[in-house]
Amino acid sequence: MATAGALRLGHASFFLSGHRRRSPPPSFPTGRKVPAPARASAHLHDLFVGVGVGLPCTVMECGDIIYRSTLPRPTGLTLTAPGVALAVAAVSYLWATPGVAPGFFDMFVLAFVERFFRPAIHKDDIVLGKKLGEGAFGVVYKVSLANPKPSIKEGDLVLKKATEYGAVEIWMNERVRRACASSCAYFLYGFLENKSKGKGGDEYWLIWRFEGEDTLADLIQSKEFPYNVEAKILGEVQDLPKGLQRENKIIQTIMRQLLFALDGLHSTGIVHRDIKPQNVIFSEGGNWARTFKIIDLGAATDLRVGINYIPKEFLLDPRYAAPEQYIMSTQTPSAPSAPVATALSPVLWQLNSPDRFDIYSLGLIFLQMVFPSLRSDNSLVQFNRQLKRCNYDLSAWRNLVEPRASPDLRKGFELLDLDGGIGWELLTSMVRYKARQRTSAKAALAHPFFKREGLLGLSIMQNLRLQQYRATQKDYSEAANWIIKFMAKSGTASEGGFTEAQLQELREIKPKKGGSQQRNLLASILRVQRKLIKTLNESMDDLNRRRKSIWWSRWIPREE
Ligand SMILES: Nc1ncnc2c1ncn2[C@@H]1O[C@H](COP(=O)(O)OP(=O)(O)OP(=O)(O)O)[C@@H](O)[C@H]1O
Repeated sequence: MATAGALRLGHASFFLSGHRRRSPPPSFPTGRKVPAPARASAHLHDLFVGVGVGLPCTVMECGDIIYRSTLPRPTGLTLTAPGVALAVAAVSYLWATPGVAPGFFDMFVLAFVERFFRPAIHKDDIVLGKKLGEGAFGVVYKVSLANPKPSIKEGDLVLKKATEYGAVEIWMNERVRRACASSCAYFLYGFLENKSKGKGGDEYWLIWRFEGEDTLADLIQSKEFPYNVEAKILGEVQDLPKGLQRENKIIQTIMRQLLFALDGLHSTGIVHRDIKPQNVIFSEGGNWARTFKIIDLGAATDLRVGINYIPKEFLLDPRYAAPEQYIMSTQTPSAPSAPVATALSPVLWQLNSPDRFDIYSLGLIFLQMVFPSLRSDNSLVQFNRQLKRCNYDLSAWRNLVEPRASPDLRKGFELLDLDGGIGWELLTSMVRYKARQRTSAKAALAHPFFKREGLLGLSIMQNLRLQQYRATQKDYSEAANWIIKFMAKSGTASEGGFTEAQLQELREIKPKKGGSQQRNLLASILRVQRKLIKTLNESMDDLNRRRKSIWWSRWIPREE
């Protein structure tokens, strides 16, 4: 007992020692000299209290504890306005897309736990069926399990034997399954099959649930499109005569499903980079899951940790690729190491808007759904050339082709012009030259194109939402450029401001003594901005110089 008590006292003394000088024993008030006999008795007292610990109280400073009731009460956590602001800013940063905090949780908790519980599939479990496709980097088969496993829902499966990028694809699929399973085909398992020497390199085996027979590419090539999709996605054939309204509703539903799937991927920091009708599959699975899903994550990049940042750029499908080709600025050419990429990911995401690459591709799919004459490869390639000549301005393209449009093309424009042209507005906000000016998947989902109630045009609320949408879609970097240009243009002796040459000088030099306040302020801002970008780029380059291993592929199970 004595020991426990003394230990407790000892522990408390550690915390309270900060108050020692301010709070002497009450019998010896502050300022008064303590007489020698009293000091001796105090020592004796300390020694008595210290019994059981082995050290006298002169060492333990037990006096503090004994008289702790006289100390000011600890106030605990004190809330201050700057403290709260800092905490809010930190939390917002950690949760901003692509999500540093959820990323840590996913990687160190969810992924870890999942590894123990996911049902393993072995090579011998698989019975090969018909070949579904063969790309440059793998072969895809419909397969089944030799012995059904209770943990795996019955039904056909899909197996991809991937030679290259298989590891990346396993990583992406596992991330997607944990973060937004409904966006993509359901991934079951992936492993590395170590082939014996002489039989070629390693092969990654990836297994998904078989979602269905039809890709969007198959469906839009049919003359019946979009009616061939109607019953699949709406559950029944609409009670409407064939025509624009009915087609519009079907296309709206497909677009909503695809935007929803993309929003899921983007919210977790994954950019697909190969969105095209061939990589969209209609999932027949169950009544609740009859929806379009995304497949083929081999070219995807995980910007939370910087995986697959550049490798497949050269493989992007030119028919659907956005004009920027690179999803990240070429000033940040390759991904930093995982911890740095994770820490910087919200900044890089905001600076580069990498998700808008997929939005452009989806915009082209939207175009193909609306204009039957753009559904063939050749016509799409030709459209891309025309659009490039129009500086990627869809309105300019429309002005170019509309006067001599075929009935097919005219019908497409009519469909987009329904309800005050909200379809056209959504399309033009997706297909734009500058990534930053394109809408995000989330913003597009809130577009009134998807919220029509009946066919009587927009309600007041929908109109308000449209105004709000337009306001949020403005590219405010343009405003900043405008101010700088304005300052440059107004730089005459009579009007003040800066000339272009002066601005250039400000970008390069430091604020100087005797310079005008306006000049020095701007020079400082530009300097901070320069420093920030330089530090960011340098830290990345520095980390990249060290050879990066594909650390994350270590967790992929091996089948010898
Ligand atoms: N989960 C799935 N359910 C049903 N079919 C699928 C599934 N995954 C893939 N497929 C079919 O397999 C085909 C090839 O798949 P995928 O695009 O992933 O392979 P790939 O080797 O990357 O092909 P490519 O290089 O041509 O893009 C798809 O077009 C689709 O028909």
